[in-house]
Amino acid sequence: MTGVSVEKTVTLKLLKQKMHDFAQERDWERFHTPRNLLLAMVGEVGELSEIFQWKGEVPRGLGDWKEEEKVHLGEELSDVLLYLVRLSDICGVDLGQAALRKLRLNAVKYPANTPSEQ
Ligand SMILES: Nc1ccn([C@H]2C[C@H](O)[C@@H](COP(=O)(O)OP(=O)(O)OP(=O)(O)O)O2)c(=O)n1
Repeated sequence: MTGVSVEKTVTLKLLKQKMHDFAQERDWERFHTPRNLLLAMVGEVGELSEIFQWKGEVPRGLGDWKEEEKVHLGEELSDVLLYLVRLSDICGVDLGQAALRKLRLNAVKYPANTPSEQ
């Protein structure tokens, strides 16, 4: 079921299953091709960027944002995540394992005891 029920624990596996079900229930699997999903995700990244556009730097935690602005931000972040999860699934990539592997590679490339270049 892909409805609005509140899940106690949210995992990549759960999101993957819900996106699969969402597409299947609407016969939209034929639209969920790798290229279409990539373009849809980039479009959502654009919508996410619009939220921050022209604001200048914003404080961590967004303390001075209205609640509705934070809700909107959550929606656009979710759209990006959901398309990313679906794209990974359609491409046969285990996103969770790939991300853990990348974190390990990052740690080797940027050891914690060396000064950051940032
Ligand atoms: N073919 C589609 C269309 C939508 N979605 C899902 C994934 C996204 O989470 C959300 C995107 O829906 P919209 O394209 O309606 O985009 P927005 O929700 O951002 O609406 P709008 O662009 O009007 O702000 O719906 C999907 O899986 N497959």
